[in-house]
Amino acid sequence: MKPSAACQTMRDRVPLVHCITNYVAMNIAANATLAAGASPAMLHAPEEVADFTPLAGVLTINIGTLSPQWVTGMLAAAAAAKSHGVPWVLDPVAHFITPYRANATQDLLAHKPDIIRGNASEIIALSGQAASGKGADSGDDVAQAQDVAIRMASQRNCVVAVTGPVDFVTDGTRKVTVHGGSDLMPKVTAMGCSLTAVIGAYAAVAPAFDATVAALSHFAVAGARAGADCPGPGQFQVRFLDQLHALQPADLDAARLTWL
Ligand SMILES: Nc1ncnc2c1ncn2[C@@H]1O[C@H](COP(=O)(O)OP(=O)(O)OP(=O)(O)O)[C@@H](O)[C@H]1O
Ligand SMILES: Cc1ncsc1CCO
Ligand SMILES: [Mg+2]
Repeated sequence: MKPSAACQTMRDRVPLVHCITNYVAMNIAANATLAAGASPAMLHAPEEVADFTPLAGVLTINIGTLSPQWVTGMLAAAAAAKSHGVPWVLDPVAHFITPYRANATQDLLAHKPDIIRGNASEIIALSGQAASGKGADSGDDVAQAQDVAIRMASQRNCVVAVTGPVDFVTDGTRKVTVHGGSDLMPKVTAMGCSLTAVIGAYAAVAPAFDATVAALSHFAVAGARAGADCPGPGQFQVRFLDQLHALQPADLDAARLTWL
């Protein structure tokens, strides 16, 4: 499915996206998901997630600000997604910086996410290799993570997206880079977390690989437009939301994709 068709379908259906994300991103990612064209719901209580996830079109889990209650909720939601055929997306924010995060990530991976999205350091570290990320920020190049991503996608039978100045998406067989965006994007917090929620919005209506490429294209085109003549991160955040919303489905095909 072409990115434009995925976008049209997503906007026609306005899928319900169950997001479990971090305190930093909760508002930002909800607004990005709404602007892109879907309907986010941010809930994480262990007491209710298993009842809610099956009602959603997709589940996204981001481990940015963990605590035991949240981990319990995440695991219950991932299990519910799996048993009800709801696709789910994992964003393993800085999973390698403490043993607590690393263990939570391994427990989540056991529930077999359909899509894993991270920056280069996060994807490299998932394979057990040393990564030079600083907290939530990447210290590695996307190109260095490509081989790891391809192997991971094959072994885990999922789609892996590595994001940065140029993004890379693979399902182990297909490989594509997505160009675009703005160098102001890493200067605004939770852009990656927001992207994970928007990948979810697309994955509710399209196959995982096509959905991921479409969501990355949506961010690449909206980011480039928002970044043009933009004075700084503050204006960028507002302009980016407007561009996520203003962009028309056919505009997504303007993202430069390079098939490898
Ligand atoms: N230098 C850059 N130029 C263009 N686009 C960029 C650049 N850096 C990041 N992006 C874009 O920003 C978005 C978020 O990707 P990034 O890899 O920065 O996520 P992240 O590190 O997980 O972010 P966070 O954890 O802060 O939410 C993606 O759409 C990516 O393409
Ligand atoms: C800054 C930050 N710290 C934990 S989560 C988060 C949002 C970006 O990943
Ligand atoms: Mg991140």
